[in-house]
Amino acid sequence: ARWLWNVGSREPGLPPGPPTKPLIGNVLDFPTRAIYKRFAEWASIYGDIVSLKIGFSSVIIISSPEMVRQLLDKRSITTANRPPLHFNELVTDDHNVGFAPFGTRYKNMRRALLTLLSREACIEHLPIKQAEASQLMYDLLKQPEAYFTHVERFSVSTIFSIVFGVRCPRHESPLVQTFFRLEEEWEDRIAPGHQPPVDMISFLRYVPERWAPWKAICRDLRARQQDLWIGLMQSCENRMQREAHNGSFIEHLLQEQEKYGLTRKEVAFLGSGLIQGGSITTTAFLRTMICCLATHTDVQARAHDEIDRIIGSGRMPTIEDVQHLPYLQAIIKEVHRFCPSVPYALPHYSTAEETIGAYTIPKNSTIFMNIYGIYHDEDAYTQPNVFMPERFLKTEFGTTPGADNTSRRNDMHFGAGRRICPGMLLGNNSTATLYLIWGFDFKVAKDPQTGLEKPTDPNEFTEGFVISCAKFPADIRPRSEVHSSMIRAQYSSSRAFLRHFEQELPSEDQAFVDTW
Ligand code: HEM
Repeated sequence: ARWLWNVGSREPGLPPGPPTKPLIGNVLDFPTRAIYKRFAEWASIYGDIVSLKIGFSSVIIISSPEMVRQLLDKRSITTANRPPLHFNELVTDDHNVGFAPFGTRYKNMRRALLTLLSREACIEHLPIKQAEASQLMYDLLKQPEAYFTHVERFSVSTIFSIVFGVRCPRHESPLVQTFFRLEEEWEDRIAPGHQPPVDMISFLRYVPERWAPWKAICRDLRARQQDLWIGLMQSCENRMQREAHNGSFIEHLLQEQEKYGLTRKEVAFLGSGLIQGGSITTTAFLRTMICCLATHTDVQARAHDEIDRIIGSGRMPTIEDVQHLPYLQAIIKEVHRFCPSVPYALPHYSTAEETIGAYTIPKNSTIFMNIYGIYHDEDAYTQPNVFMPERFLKTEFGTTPGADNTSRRNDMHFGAGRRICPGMLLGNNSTATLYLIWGFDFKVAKDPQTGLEKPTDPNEFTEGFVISCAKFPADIRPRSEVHSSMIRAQYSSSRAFLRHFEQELPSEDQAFVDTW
């Protein structure tokens, strides 16, 4: 009875945290919505390292750059694992790189990723980003009210072109729709609180299928995921056979498969990991940026001023312009700080006991990096809930003068340690940001009855692993007739390049590009 009573309570040496209950520990405290906000609240009460007990296991939440350095960077070998995720095993045979255990398969996949996402490789893919951003501008010109889906199409199409060499010219493209359907079902399996807690109550994995409906759901999802990713890989193989390469990651991987020690299935699923990692995050960034610009017209006016001085309206911007636009760079940093797209990263998992100051972090602890909390710490940032790019012009990290910046980085939104986002360079959104601000005025739409802007709060964020500012009624217009005609001309001149990625386009998408 005494042993049972102690299950769920905090062992000596664990960092502080909310009071526990016998047996269940902090299970009931763990939020299922706006998790990052609760993490930030706990950090303000208990400090920059907090622990929770979930039954037998410990969860550690770290909320300062120094803790991130200590636990995820300096001890990166023992904190590079991911928590056990039975559904990753059931659906992908642990082939999803973002959730894969830190073993040989993962290490081979990661090695391939780092080569494919190197600085040089990312420069090679700039023309795809530019051409897709040209369509994004053109889409916004033609159908500004659908901005929310246009940015999503842009992000998905860019990454599909880079990874599998196939593009998606419209949001209704069968590929976009299939991908999002599968993503939704996958998130339903893995989001906290959505699935039966198989990883906490391990005997559940042995329950026969007739009493475990999730097993049939996972089997079906697994078959459809394989169809999609292996089918896309086969398109690359067919292209290679026809000698019609278009430079995609997967073509490269298939050629170098042996060097990386990857099976065909691993190659296909590596592609899926890149699409998942690279599409939703970019969409979230752009949606947040548009909302912040529309609700902060002073920021937008200053950005337009800078762009007009350096670029003007006589030519299209180029990526080389970015280095001469410090305010634009500050906007990009502030968007990441204001609403980090992956607010608590992906959980890490410790494979050995570690000591941090007076605290002991047990082996097999789940570790969350509280990115949102770090970026919204009132001791470091003046008015952290206000969108204020100027802060990055005043100090390197945008922090209040005198704040402790010893271990701070401007790229904490990409995570830390050995699992840090491998797409950091590719996920640099300066091309699309520059094009959009150069070409458009973003405003909140007015209510035709009252003539006043419809209520929009940039601090209202969407829910999920990946977050952004919520959808708002936008009024998006080209900045002038000159800008409009340049956008049209730019889209029409990028069509020849985009065709390289339209070799397998279904007929309905082909009809769209012919008439759009
Ligand atoms: C705004 C852009 C992006 C943000 C904010 C972002 C953020 C993150 C974060 C926070 C993680 C978890 C890191 C950790 O566990 O410590 C992550 C992982 C990952 N990201 Fe990104 N990401 C972005 C773009 C991309 C792009 C463009 C790609 C692919 C081309 C990508 C691929 C991945 C992959 C594969 C992982 C899993 C890494 C692993 O477990 O080893 N991400 N990302």
